[in-house]
Amino acid sequence: MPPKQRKIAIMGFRSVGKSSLTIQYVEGQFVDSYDPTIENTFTKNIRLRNQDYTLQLVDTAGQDEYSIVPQGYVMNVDGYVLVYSVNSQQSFEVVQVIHDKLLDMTGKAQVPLVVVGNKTDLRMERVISREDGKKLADSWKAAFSETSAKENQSVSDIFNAIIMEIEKAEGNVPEKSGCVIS
Ligand SMILES: Nc1nc2c(ncn2[C@@H]2O[C@H](COP(=O)(O)OP(=O)(O)OP(=O)(O)O)[C@@H](O)[C@H]2O)c(=O)[nH]1
Repeated sequence: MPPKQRKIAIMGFRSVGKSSLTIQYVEGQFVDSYDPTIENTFTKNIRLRNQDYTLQLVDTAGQDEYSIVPQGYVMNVDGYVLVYSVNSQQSFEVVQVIHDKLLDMTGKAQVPLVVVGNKTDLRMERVISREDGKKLADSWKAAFSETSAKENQSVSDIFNAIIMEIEKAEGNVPEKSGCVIS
């Protein structure tokens, strides 16, 4: 079977680790310096459940409550990774704003989505509990994962999960088989 092409947008507030997660996944390294992203696209080929995929990962510029979601992130994007940082209440709120905008713009009740709480290694600085993140994802029927790009914790899980969420949305996976990471 030929590879399935999947375009995935990684979105969230500034500095939550969107680039770090993407680079950790694609290149297997963590860069400690902070360089704000305008937009970068990465490609990765993977095989999951006997199917080859070519992933196009769009690492987007950091958004805030007032940013306009570009139309290009709605057209031709198959699934979304919405990232917040477990040490930032504002980033958790921004994920909710982006989610609402995506539904508005797509006109859909649900889009393939993984909610990600990054920077779990910052244990002392945590302000968003795992339960709160999971509850939010559940309310959207989305997959959920907590990650650390720095420690390479659960990073590939998010990309496996979004692929399965997209398959589910296309009716290729029985609802019950469950793609939520817990
Ligand atoms: N401790 C810790 N720091 C992280 C983690 N992920 C990213 N960072 C740091 O957080 C800062 C921002 O990371 P980026 O990956 O550039 O964040 P971004 O969301 O792409 O930022 P924008 O492009 O501005 O939207 C950098 O200094 C990273 O090194 C993590 O899992 N743990």
